[in-house]
Amino acid sequence: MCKSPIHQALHALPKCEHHLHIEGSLSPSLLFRLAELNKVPLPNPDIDPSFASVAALEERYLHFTSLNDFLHYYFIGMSVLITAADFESLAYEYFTRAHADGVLHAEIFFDPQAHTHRGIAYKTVVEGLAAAQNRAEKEFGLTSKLILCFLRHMSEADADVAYQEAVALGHFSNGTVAGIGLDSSEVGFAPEIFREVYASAKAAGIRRTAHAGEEGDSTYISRALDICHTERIDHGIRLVDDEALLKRVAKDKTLITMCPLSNVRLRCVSKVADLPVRKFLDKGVRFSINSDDPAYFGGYILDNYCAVQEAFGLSLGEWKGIAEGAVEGSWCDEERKKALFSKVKEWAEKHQGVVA
Ligand code: HPA
Ligand SMILES: [Zn+2]
Repeated sequence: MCKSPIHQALHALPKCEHHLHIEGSLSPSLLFRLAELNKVPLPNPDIDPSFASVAALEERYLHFTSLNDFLHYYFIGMSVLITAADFESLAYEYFTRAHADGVLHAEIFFDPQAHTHRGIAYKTVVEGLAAAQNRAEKEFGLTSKLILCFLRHMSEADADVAYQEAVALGHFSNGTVAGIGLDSSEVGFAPEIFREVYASAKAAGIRRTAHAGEEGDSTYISRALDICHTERIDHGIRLVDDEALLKRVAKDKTLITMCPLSNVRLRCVSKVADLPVRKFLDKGVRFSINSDDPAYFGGYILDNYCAVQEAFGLSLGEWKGIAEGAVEGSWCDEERKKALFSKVKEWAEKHQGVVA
């Protein structure tokens, strides 16, 4: 992959990443290292042989059967993260890799409830992530935002505890956390369960997104938009099943944050070519391409861009449009957006003629 001129151009394309779970960037090797360092017991390999070695775990990650099958490993994996330094190392590793893949701006999810419920303070998590964000901006010029995700398999009251903690620390008002999201098991956990916390966030001018239409049907998308008033939809691939909703999302320029390799690994589609990339382009749906949980799904953001190119053979103009849509749908300020737009323009001028 990534040998042809278009693939080289994709490497250089200025990227914004909007759908990245920082806990999903924990590689099996770092997982085992931190488990040893922090003396966190992993499952007994006699019971689950995936935990016999780094290689065995990597192998297991090739065979997820569903979102829930993946989440089982995802929650075990993050149990090795204990100190602020662990969260800093994790996020700094991600930013370093993202920078190498051409990411200029990243908006990353974190799951506070998954940490506070095992005795790790919310403040510890955010302290580590913020330290990595500062380093990435200083060293790479990579700007970033945090999105606090609620676990939908837990109650609304529990989500509210996490939300109120961030509010009490002034994390939304001082910009430490830019917005809220909703992740974990989708089917059976409707967006409207969280309507009140989303309403509070809306009233306070806090940005809002939610996973919807990944494994769940298109009504998860309409309910996230109508009841939780989300400004974005994460995954959103089931939008193709409701033509009227698709038209509305296109008209409203709602950003869909697609994750191609994730959708294949979690068997939401059988191959990248089955994703609605061509349909979204033709119908004017704004979308970005992202890595979701790169350590679990076999690829970082550039791998996802290349997989889309392999499957759809997009033109330079189409990639420019995708990159501009990604900037437009970002939650950074206008000045940063202006700088990102001009980087995309420079990229298109430089690669004109190199590729169609
Ligand atoms: O793809 C995902 N879907 C839902 N929850 C998640 N948590 C991490 N990744 C995901
Ligand atoms: Zn996700």
